[in-house]
Amino acid sequence: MVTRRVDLRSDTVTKPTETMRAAMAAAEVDDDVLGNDPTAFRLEKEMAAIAGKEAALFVPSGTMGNLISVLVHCDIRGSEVILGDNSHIHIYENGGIATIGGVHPRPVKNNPDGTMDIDSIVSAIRDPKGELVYPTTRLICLENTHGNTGGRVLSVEYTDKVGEIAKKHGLKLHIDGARIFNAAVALGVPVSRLVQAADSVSVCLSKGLGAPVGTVIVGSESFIKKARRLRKTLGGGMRQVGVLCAAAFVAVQENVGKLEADHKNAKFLADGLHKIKGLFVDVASVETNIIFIDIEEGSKMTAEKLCKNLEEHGIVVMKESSSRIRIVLHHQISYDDVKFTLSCFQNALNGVSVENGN
Ligand SMILES: Cc1ncc(COP(=O)(O)O)c(C=O)c1O
Ligand SMILES: C[C@@H](O)[C@H](N)C(=O)O
Repeated sequence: MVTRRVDLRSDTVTKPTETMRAAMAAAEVDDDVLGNDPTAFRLEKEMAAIAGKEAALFVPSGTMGNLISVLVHCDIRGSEVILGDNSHIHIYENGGIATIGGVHPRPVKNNPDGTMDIDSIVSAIRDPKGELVYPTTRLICLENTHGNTGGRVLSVEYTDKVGEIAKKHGLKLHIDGARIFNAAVALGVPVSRLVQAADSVSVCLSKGLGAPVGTVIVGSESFIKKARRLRKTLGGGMRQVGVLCAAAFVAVQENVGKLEADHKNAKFLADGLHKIKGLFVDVASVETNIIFIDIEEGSKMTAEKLCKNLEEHGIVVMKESSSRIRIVLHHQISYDDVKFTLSCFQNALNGVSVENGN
């Protein structure tokens, strides 16, 4: 019988802390559509300052944050956005930029480190001479950290370089910064420096920072004004949203400092898993809180079966493919949980059940 549960599916699974719940209960609120909910205003002001941008806007999800940002930048019919072929916007957001926004995606190959080759980005920019037949490139999107390559960190230098290209070609730069705080902590730089070249950033507070709900878009005053209107169009205008913003504010205050521990736990766990016969982990590529674990070729074990066996031991992970599983660390996973997880893996891999194993 499972007596302990360690949820490693994602950093989106965290539960609000007691401090967050208390802040939610005590939140000063008002109608954020008719005016400004005071707590939303306070959070937006704080996030704009952290990101070094003029303004900010609270939205319900990272998906809506990216969708609004792309649609504001690409508000003319026939617009095209250059983005990673392995990016969240391209893979996990139901093609919203096209189906809702009519924006044409121009995918460029993501490298294993989450970047796109600079030359490939430049080659993907449409030649204005071909405007009769081509879509018009208006935006470049980066993702930092990059989820589908294992939480890889894009450097300040790379981001600045892409920003220079965008500026040179009259384009805008958006960063899907769902885990931008993880990237900043891993690099040891302020978020404001890391996103300096970006015209907009979508920052999830509901991932590693542990807020129950919410993302904040940051950018110029004029960008945020357009984003606010589009948020209403998409049904994202919320009334007494301060209840949610209060928890998000606590998350920013209390949990940024815990991200480094998540990264250390990830590294320790990755190293331990790599030592287990039958598993492969590219430990060097574990830069933040995400680990991909590959089942060695020829093994009779499948990712599906391993996930099931692990769950019988109380360890919950996400299947990435038939031979790959994903683990994501967050502030509610302790070092002791990590050691417990490691202790369960060998038995789960060997198919030893909890009853027999204990
Ligand atoms: C890189 C990245 N961007 C955007 C999102 C979307 O955030 P949400 O789930 O809040 O829509 C996620 C995950 O959920 C993500 O991992
Ligand atoms: C799967 C994806 O949508 C989610 N952002 C996660 O990383 O868990």
